[in-house]
Amino acid sequence: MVTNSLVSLAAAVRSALAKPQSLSASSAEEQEARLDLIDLLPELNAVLVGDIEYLRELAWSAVHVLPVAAINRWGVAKLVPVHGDISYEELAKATGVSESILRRTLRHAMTSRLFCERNGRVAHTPTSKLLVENEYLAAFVDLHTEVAFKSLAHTTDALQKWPDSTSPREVGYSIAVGKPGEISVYEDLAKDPARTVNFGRAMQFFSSGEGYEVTSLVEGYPWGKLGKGTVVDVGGANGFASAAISKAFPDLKLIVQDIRMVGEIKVDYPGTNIEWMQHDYFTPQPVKDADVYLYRFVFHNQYDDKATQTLRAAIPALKKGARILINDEILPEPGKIRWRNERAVRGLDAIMLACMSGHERGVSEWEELFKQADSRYKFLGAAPAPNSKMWLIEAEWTG
Ligand SMILES: C[S@@+](CC[C@H](N)C(=O)[O-])C[C@H]1O[C@@H](n2cnc3c(N)ncnc32)[C@H](O)[C@@H]1O
Repeated sequence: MVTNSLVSLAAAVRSALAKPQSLSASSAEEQEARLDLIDLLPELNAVLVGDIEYLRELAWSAVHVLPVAAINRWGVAKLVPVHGDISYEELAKATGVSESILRRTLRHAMTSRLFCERNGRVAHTPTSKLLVENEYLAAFVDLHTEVAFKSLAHTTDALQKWPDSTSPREVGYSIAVGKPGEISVYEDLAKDPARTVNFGRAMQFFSSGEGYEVTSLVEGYPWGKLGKGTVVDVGGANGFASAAISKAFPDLKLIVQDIRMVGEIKVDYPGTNIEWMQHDYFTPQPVKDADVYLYRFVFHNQYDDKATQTLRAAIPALKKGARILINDEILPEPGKIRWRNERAVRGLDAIMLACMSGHERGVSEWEELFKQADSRYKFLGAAPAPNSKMWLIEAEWTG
């Protein structure tokens, strides 16, 4: 009986995959089924391989990031013709990597749908081609392999060396780059304008992912009520969130602030009303009397001592009734949301720990943060943005 169900299950999956377009969801019911399947398949895999094999695979799963990191570091994607192929020998010459290492690395990558071999030559797959066609995705891969992957590998060492540290320098990243305790990720990235630009693009890419779209921020907050008001986008990177708000609400004035406001990070968004300003959010906020101070994906970079410092630095600028609006994720209670979503937010929480001593927060922790910062902040609440994994967390300055 079990054998029969396995045989028919395998046949059903094979036949569905033979027509991949039939797997895209069109109705709400299909979308639910799609999300159910995304959660069920890893569970099914675990059951099929058994507990021992499951744990073995889990323990060594990071090994499959290595070829991705190498491809990124060696710039392989752009060297492989988009419509054609290239020999290992030519690719080795172009990258400066030995042919044998290159072949081993790429054949490993091929098991993850990156590149394929045609008559012994290397060609793109639809997945690897994305690294050439989408510079925002390429920037995301660069950030995650050159910053997060390295930091994660050194995090248990960092936690042993600096238990309970809240410093963004005392993390896996500083050990990974050979400057233990001496440099934070942002300090390191700021040294190189190209990495600064890349970081902005990586953030923009992250916010194009399912459930992270900036449209939920645009549609989920009553921006229209602010009329010709002013919104300060603190830690706004390359301003993509402000650009989306400004396009939808052209009467608003948006001011994008970031510590790394080197020339290159500024992007020209035609038809928007955006000003740019270099500002360190730990120092007093220079833009006084704005209506909303927006912090998107900023506070999860910080431990609570730094987060309260940031909230206090805003105070000199706040008029009575001004709002602090946070657009971030919320850490759920275990098992209360879809497995894939919980895994994503807990993964992000781990990246914050590894790279910056930051963390994701639950609703009560957000409320507590405002309380700790200043009793004149009135916590207005936290609510999920529409059709999103992101939340809107708001407080009012009561003066
Ligand atoms: C995780 S990114 C979020 C970017 C953007 N708000 C988004 O939604 O993707 C955090 C941003 O804070 C900026 N940042 C870091 N330290 C800062 C500081 N001390 N003052 C101002 N901005 C800072 C970084 O440069 C980065 O652009």
